[in-house]
Formats: sequence, C-alpha cells, structure tokens
Amino acid sequence: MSFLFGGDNMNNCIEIKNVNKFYGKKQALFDIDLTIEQGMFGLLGRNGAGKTTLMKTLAALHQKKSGEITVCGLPIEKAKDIRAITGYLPQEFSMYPNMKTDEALDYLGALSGVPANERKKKVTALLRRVNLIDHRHKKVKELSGGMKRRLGIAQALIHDPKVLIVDEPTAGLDPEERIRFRNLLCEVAEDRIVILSTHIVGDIEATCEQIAIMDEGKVLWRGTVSSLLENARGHIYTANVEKRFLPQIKREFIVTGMIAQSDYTTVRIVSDAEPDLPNVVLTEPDLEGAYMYCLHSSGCDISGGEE
Ligand SMILES: Nc1ncnc2c1ncn2[C@@H]1O[C@H](COP(=O)(O)OP(=O)(O)OP(=O)(O)O)[C@@H](O)[C@H]1O
Repeated sequence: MSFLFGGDNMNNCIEIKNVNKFYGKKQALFDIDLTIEQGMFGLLGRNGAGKTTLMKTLAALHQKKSGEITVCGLPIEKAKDIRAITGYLPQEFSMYPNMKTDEALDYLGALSGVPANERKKKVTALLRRVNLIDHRHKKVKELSGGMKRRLGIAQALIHDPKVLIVDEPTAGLDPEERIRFRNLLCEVAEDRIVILSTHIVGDIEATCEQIAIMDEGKVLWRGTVSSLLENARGHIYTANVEKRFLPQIKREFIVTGMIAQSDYTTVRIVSDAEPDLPNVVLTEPDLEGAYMYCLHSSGCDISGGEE
C-alpha cells in the first residue's frame, strides 16, 4: 500500500531494495529490503546492528555500495533533494551551547534554507509544539537532556520534512521525559514518516506498530508488533526455581526476567522447547521476550508472517 500527498503525487513511502554498505572492507549492511510507510516505524537492534548506518544512508548522509532506495519517490542519489525532505536527529546531538534556545533554532533554520521572513513564525510555532516556549530565552547549555532532545526534534522539523529520522533519542532520559518525547514523535508521525531507531524495546512497544529487527547488518524481522508476539507464542515460560540453580539456568537458557521471592526465584525464560524445570508454565509472550526469541532462535521468519 502506498499513500499520496495532497497535490504533489509523491509516493509517501521509503522503498529499500537489496542495499549493501561497506566501511572499507567491513560490510555493515547486507541485502536490506524494507518498505516504510507513513506513521511511526521502529528499527530495533542491539549495539552495532547497523541501525545508524541504515538511517544515515536513508538520510543521504552515507553512500550505499549497491541496491536501490527511493524516498517519497526520489532516488537516494539525489542527495540534495532527499535532504530537503528529510529531518535527521543524530544520536549525539550538540549545537551552539552559548546561544539562546530560540536563537539557536533560528540559526539552524537559516542553515536549512528556511527564508528569513518565515523563520520567526516557524521558530515560535515549533518551540510551542515541543513544549519549550517558556524556555526560549535559556541558553542551550542550560536545558536538561530531555529538553535538548526536544530542541533536536524542533531543528529536524524546521524545514517541514516529509520524513523524520531519529537515532536512539530516549537514551538517558528519565521515564517522564521519555514518555513526553515518545508522545511528541507520535504526534509528528500523524502526517509524515517517522523512523525511530532504538535498542530499548519499551520505546517500540509504546509507539510503533510496524517494526524491523536488525542484527549484524541484516534484517531479521519485519512486520507488526503483534506478529512478532505471535511468532514467540509457545516459547516463553516462567518457572519457580531454587536460588542455588540460578547460575546454571542463566547459562543454559535466555532469562529475560527474575523476581526474587523469599525462598525461590520466578524466572522468565525464552526457549525453543519446554525447559526441563519444576513448575514450568507456558506464558503469554511479552515484546522483550519476543525480541529475544527472534534474536536467538533460528526460526525467525524475516517476513514477520506477512507478505
Ligand atoms: N565509520 C565506521 N567505520 C568502520 N566501521 C563502522 C563505522 N561506523 C560503524 N561501523 C561498524 O558498522 C557496524 C554497524 O554500526 P552502526 O553504528 O550502524 O550500528 P548501530 O546498530 O547503530 O549501533 P549503536 O546502537 O551502537 O549505534 C558496527 O560493526 C560498527 O562497528
């Protein structure tokens, strides 16, 4: 399925076909195939999986070695045009610490090519949208981590891009700020593509229906969160075990949770087959368990069961 923008007939999705990327001799992306449509899309994977490499490639900040990418109908080779319709918030976002917040945003708007006569209005509207209007006269270095991240979103949106790419934005945020930031992303995704890369399963659970899981430069899974949960059905167990057996259980199984009781511990286990443990019970899959099952089981079907 693809969506059309109001009048400009641009295909509102990102198509990625057989994309490979190398850093020197090191291959970082292997035959990536994905279609990303309007709304929130989650890219989940552990450190080094290739998420940043893929996101920078989609933002036309990196060149691929082979394959095809189109962003809203534009081939990725048209880097300048792609950057004009893409906002990017990198993992390490730092900018002009001694400028006031509104001045910094205005300056970044100028760098993004927003005309001077439109900037003042845009800066005020965006600061309002990301809930920083009351802090506009503070220096950037005086903002909290979460506020800086929200300012990062404002700068990524200043040229009103059709695509917003955000790389691990919630690391280091407290729970309240993390929730606020995720809600902001969801609002922004109402009328554009938002790609959220993270290794935090909770961020995906709260915001994305469509996801891809990457590992070692490959897409292990693509599909819906519910199909990922369904894939793990029959493979997630709990058991009450004596504490002295815990080291052995952790060696033999993927343990995703432990709750210490007075004389035993309830462990949550991801396993292909039923573990040979006392009181073992099959349980409803949770997303963290389903993600671990996908990472560690050989039976993870890349299509997510949806063609
Ligand atoms: N500039 C570079 N030169 C060489 N290798 C690189 C470079 N950047 C990344 N890599 C390697 O490419 C692989 C993918 O890295 P990438 O940063 O894309 O992963 P990631 O999923 O974003 O991880 P993280 O969450 O830690 O940022 C890793 O093995 C990494 O070491």
